[in-house]
Amino acid sequence: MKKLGLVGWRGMVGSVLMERMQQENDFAQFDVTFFTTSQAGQLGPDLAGDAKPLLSATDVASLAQMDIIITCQGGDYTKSVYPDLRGSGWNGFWIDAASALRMEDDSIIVLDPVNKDVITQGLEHGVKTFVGGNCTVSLMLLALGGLFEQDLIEWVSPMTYQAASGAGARNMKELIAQMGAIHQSVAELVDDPNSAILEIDKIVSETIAGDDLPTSQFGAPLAGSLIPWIDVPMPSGQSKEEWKAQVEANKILGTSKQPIPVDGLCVRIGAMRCHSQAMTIKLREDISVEKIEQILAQHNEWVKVIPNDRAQSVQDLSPVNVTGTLSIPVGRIRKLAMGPQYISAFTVGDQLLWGAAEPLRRMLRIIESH
Ligand SMILES: NC(=O)C1=CN([C@@H]2O[C@H](COP(=O)(O)OP(=O)(O)OC[C@H]3O[C@@H](n4cnc5c(N)ncnc54)[C@H](OP(=O)(O)O)[C@@H]3O)[C@@H](O)[C@H]2O)C=CC1
Ligand SMILES: N[C@@H](CC(=O)OP(=O)(O)O)C(=O)O
Repeated sequence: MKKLGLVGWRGMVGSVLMERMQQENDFAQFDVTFFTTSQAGQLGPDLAGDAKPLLSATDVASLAQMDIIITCQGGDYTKSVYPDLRGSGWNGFWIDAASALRMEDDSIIVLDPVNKDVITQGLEHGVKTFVGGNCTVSLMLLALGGLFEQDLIEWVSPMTYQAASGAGARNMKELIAQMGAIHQSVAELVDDPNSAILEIDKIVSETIAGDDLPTSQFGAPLAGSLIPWIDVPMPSGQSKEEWKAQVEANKILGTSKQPIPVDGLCVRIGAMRCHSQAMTIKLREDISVEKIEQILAQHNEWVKVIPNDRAQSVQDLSPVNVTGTLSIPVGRIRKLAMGPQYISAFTVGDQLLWGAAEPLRRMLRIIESH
């Protein structure tokens, strides 16, 4: 049985990973040790009546005992520990949720329904570092996997609607607090059937713009509003989140030498944990919508093509119905006025499941069975 070390297991991404590993009985396949950056010596999770003390996640000697380490602790942790661990001669498998090592030459970005061949070749060539992709990138590739696989996409412009969870647990709480503050400011007027909507709107606008609205995490109001910038600026004028789309998608697809352009704007909205994306796609040839839907539906078992119908779109392409599931609905597929090779598509995905934890969990199983 391989020795597996888990770091970052009690954070938001880590907790979703733990939940999925329990559902899929993954823990039974490994000899598991839990690490922590802040609670060394305290008892770890009790998986089967065998809770053991947590080891320090910064102790390279303890980490080096593991065959596989999976971390959801974040990029700063990776940057502080990984070089020393590899420097010590450790040649185990490192599986990481953070972006720090994604674009390194000796790492592979994992999304096995899309790049199982790249992963398998990597394992055969001795690659030992596997990193989960950016959430929007992974969710887009699962939705459009069929078209990418058949090299039918000339370029794609994803315009995103990203949930609060992508910014972290504290941000999710801040969004809820903002919603609460807004409601509180007009609760009585909302309940009064005779109240004037413009009066309500005025108070709500003042509350959203006011100094008392909690904004310490996002730095701006999100409830009743949106934030058209995610992550730091890049010299290209893109935000870093936007920059990741093309470089990561092409690395996953193995097309970095002749990259497919993937570029659009990333926007934070007041959803909880599902990212949505509206995509404009230029196809390499004129293909019927029916054929496109067929190609998409056949690619993987999680993608679900939703007909371009009002009621079904409202029902199935909604974060409300996707949250907490591995389903990747894609719909609103139609030809655009720009010409027969231009189509639209809209997709939704849980950014903590397929967007973060699930590719890592599956990578663990691939290593175990290799
Ligand atoms: N959020 C996201 O959508 C995505 C995040 N990622 C990556 O994963 C990393 C971790 O993200 P995320 O899970 O959101 O981070 P969290 O802030 O939820 O957790 C990170 C760590 O904080 C420590 N911690 C301190 N106090 C608490 C507490 N009260 N409850 C739980 N944990 C606590 C834990 O470490 P310890 O036990 O050692 O104290 C935990 O592992 C990110 O930095 C990013 O690199 C990747 C894809 C998506
Ligand atoms: N940046 C993403 C979440 C995330 O953690 O992305 P990455 O894994 O690329 O750092 C968001 O805000 O929605």
